[in-house]
Amino acid sequence: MSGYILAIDQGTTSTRAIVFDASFRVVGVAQEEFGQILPQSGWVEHDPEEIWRTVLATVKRALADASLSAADIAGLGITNQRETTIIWERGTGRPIHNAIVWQDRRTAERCRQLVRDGAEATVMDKTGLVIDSYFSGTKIAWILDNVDGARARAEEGKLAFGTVDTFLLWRLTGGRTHLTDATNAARTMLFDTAANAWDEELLRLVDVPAALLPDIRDCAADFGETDPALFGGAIRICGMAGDQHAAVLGNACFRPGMMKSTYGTGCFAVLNTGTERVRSGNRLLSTLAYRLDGQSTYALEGSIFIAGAAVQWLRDGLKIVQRASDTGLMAERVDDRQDVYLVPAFTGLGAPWWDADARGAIFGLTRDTGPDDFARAALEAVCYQTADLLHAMRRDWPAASDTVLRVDGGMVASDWTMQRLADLLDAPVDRPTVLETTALGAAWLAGRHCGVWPDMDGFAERWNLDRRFEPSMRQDLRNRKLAGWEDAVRRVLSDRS
Ligand SMILES: Nc1ncnc2c1ncn2[C@@H]1O[C@H](COP(=O)(O)OP(=O)(O)O)[C@@H](O)[C@H]1O
Ligand SMILES: O=P(O)(O)OC[C@H](O)CO
Repeated sequence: MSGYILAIDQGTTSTRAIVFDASFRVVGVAQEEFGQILPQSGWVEHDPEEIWRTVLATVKRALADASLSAADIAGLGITNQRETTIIWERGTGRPIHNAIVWQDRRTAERCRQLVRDGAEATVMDKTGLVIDSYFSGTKIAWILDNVDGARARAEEGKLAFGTVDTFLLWRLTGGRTHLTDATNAARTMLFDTAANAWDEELLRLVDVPAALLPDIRDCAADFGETDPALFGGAIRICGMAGDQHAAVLGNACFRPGMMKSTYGTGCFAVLNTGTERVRSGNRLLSTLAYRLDGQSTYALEGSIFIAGAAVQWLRDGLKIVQRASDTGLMAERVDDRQDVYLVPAFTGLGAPWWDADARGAIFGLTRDTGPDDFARAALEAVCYQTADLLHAMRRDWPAASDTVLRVDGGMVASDWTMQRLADLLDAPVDRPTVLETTALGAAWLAGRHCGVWPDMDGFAERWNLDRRFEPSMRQDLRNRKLAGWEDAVRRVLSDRS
C-alpha cells in the first residue's frame, strides 16, 4: 500500500487540503477562502454549502497537484475549526440555518442566564469549560428556537447536529455516517470529558435533544469511506480531531508539560497535562488534548479570539499595511521607550478574562505615534495575551514552569513576533520546519491508524526544529511592559466581568 495520506484542514477563513508522502513531506496542496457572513454586530456565520464546495474543490486540486488519484491515498484525516455549529435535515442533508461560527456572541445573554442560574460549577466539573457563547451548546439551542418548527423536528429525530467535522463526514460518506471525535465533542459544553460521553444533565440544562447528536469515536478510528463518486474512488477516513488538538499532535506535544500555541486568526495555547484532568482556578479551559486507543490525554487550553486578525485589521480595516508581513519590519523601527498598547477585544476577550462585552482600545498615543507603532502594538498584543495564558497555566499546574513553547500558524513566519514572544514570556520559543502542523496532526492520526505511519515515538523523533528564539529582554523592561498591558486590559473590561 502507498504511504500517501490526505488531510482536510477546514479553518475559520479558508479550507486546505494537503497530501503528505510517507516521509511527512507535503506533495500536494490546495487552499480556498470562503465568505464570512456578519448579519449584525457580534454575529458570525458561514454558509455550510460554501464550506462543502471548498472541501470538494481543494481535495480534487491537492490530488491533482500531487499527481495522485484516490487509489493512491491510504487514509484521510479531517481537522476543523471547532465549536462552529451546523444543523441539517437527516433526509436531505440540507442545513436548516447557516453555520453559527465559534466567534459568534449571539447567545451571550443566554450564557449569563445559565451563570445566574448557578450552572457554572456543574459545567466546569463535567466539561472543564467556562460557560460562554464560544461553545456549541447554546448555539444549537438558538437554532432550534429560531428556525420555524426546528425543535419539534429535532425531537422527532429528523435533524442532525454536527460541528464541521461531523457535517463534512456526513457529506463525504454520502449521508451514511453521523460521527464526531472526542476532541470536537469536548467543545460543545454537552460532553463529560471524564465519562467520555454526552451528559444528560447538561443536555437538559442547555435544552438540546439527544436525538440530534452524533456518536463519538477516538481521534484515530474507522470513520467510514468517501463516496466513490466524489473523488473517483473511495478513500478510507480514519483520523479526526479539532484543529487545535491536531496541532498538538502535529507538533508532537505527546509528553505532559509540552505546550503548543497556534497563531492564526485567533491564538490557541494548549498544554498537555497527561492523564491529569486539571481543574483551572484561573479561568482556563480544562479540555482534551486528544484521545487515542481508548485513553484520554487531557490539556489546559487558553483561547485568544484575535491574533492574526489584528494584523488583518491593520491591512483591510485601517489600510496602514499592504501585506501582513510588513508589520515585522515596521515593529522593528519603533523605539522601545514608546509604550503603545492595543487591546484587540474586537469580539470580547477570551481566556483568562472571558468578557464577551469588552471592546478593543488603544492606549498611549502621542503626537509621534504612527503606523509603525500600531503595527508593533498589534504584534505585541498577541505576545502579551500568550503571557497571560502561560502565567495562568503555571498557577494552575506548576509542572508547566519550565515549558518550551512550540509554535505554528501563519503569524509565526514573523521573526520579530517570535523573538518578542520569547522576550515577554521569558521562555524559549521553538518554531518547527513544517508549519502545516494542524494538517500534519490530522494526517498522522490517519496514517497511524491505517498502519503506514509510525507511532508516537517514531513520529516525535522526526519532529524538526527550524529555529529556537531565546529570551533576551531585560527583566525591568519586561516587567514595565507587562504592567502596562495589564493596566490596558483592566481599562477595557466591561462592568459585567
Ligand atoms: N508575516 C506575518 N506577520 C504577521 N502576521 C502574519 C504574517 N503572515 C500571516 N500573518 C497573519 O496570520 C494569519 C493567517 O494565519 P493562518 O494560520 O493561515 O490562519 P487561519 O488558519 O486562522 O485562517 C492572518 O491573520 C495574517 O494576518
Ligand atoms: O480556524 P482557526 O485555525 O482559526 O481555529 C479555530 C478554533 O478551532 C476555534 O476554537
